[in-house]
Amino acid sequence: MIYTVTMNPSIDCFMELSELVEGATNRASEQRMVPGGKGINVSRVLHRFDIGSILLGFTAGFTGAFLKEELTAEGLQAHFTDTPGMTRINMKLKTAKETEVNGPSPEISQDYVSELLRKLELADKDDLLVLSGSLPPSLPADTYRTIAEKTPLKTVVDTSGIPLQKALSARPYLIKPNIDELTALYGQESADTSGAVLLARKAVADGAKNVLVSRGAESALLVSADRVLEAAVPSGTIHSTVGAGDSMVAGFLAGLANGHPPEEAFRWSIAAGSATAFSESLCSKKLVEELLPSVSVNEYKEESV
Ligand SMILES: Nc1ncnc2c1ncn2[C@@H]1O[C@H](COP(=O)(O)OP(=O)(O)OP(=O)(O)O)[C@@H](O)[C@H]1O
Ligand SMILES: O=P(O)(O)OC[C@@]1(O)O[C@H](CO)[C@@H](O)[C@@H]1O
Repeated sequence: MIYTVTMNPSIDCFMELSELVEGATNRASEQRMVPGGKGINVSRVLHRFDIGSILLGFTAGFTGAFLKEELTAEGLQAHFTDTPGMTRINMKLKTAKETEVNGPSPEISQDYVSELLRKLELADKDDLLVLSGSLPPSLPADTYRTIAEKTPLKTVVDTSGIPLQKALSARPYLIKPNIDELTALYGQESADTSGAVLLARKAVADGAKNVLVSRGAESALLVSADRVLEAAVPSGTIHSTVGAGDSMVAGFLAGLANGHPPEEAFRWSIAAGSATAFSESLCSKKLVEELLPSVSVNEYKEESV
């Protein structure tokens, strides 16, 4: 079983408008509200691949109730813990560009993390744990590390900044930084492909078993102690990149769950990320399957590192 943890979920409110004028009343032509938060997106994509997961994390208020209702109606196992406050609303504004305004998290006390750990005691040692998204600011920055260390489960961590840096020492099976998150982790402004490989290798040296680096339309890398793989990303028309990174995590896990080796799971990951970027919402299995043949993975040339 796969457990996804979304400590700071959201309702994602997508609005389309011709332009966004600061300081004016802007009117949207389209509006759509969907469950959001990185772990939730991973579970929703896994479900499209017919892979079950248990969704953990914290929900609050009527927005939290909406989230649980929607996810349950979709056939997902939403086992969230209710907390005081209100699950946030994240605005996703689509003009010619994508602008996001993510709401603040409710205050979550340490007691709720203890309750989450109790729920994880029911997991089997062969289960997989996905810890995704921002941490509520009321929790310590090492919360993911603490959770990863307290469970015997293979762990995937998809977060950024200090929570990511701290999680490395818990030796996660996989981390999935985008290029900005990876460079920020090591205090750099930017990195080209060889720079990204160097930084991903540092993350491996610091504890990650596999580092899946997304670089938007440019390429993606899968770096582990013994090899570096590079994949070209399919080209297509972008509708919304919200959840593209989460779809990569889900695609990778779906590939593994279907018995494929990591290099093939990497292809699934790119196909799922791009399928989401080319869709209005999260990817369909059909589009992922259509894109798969166009994703090629190669060993990264060592001499150019
Ligand atoms: N312009 C693009 N063309 C094709 N695929 C894309 C494009 N942008 C993103 N993708 C797909 O989405 C994946 C994730 O993209 P990105 O590097 O932006 O990750 P991210 O920042 O984690 O995403 P998110 O927006 O979910 O936070 C890429 O590896 C690729 O498969
Ligand atoms: O604020 P966080 O936790 O970093 O990111 C939350 C979020 O932007 O990430 C998902 C896409 O990856 C969205 O569904 C959600 O709104």
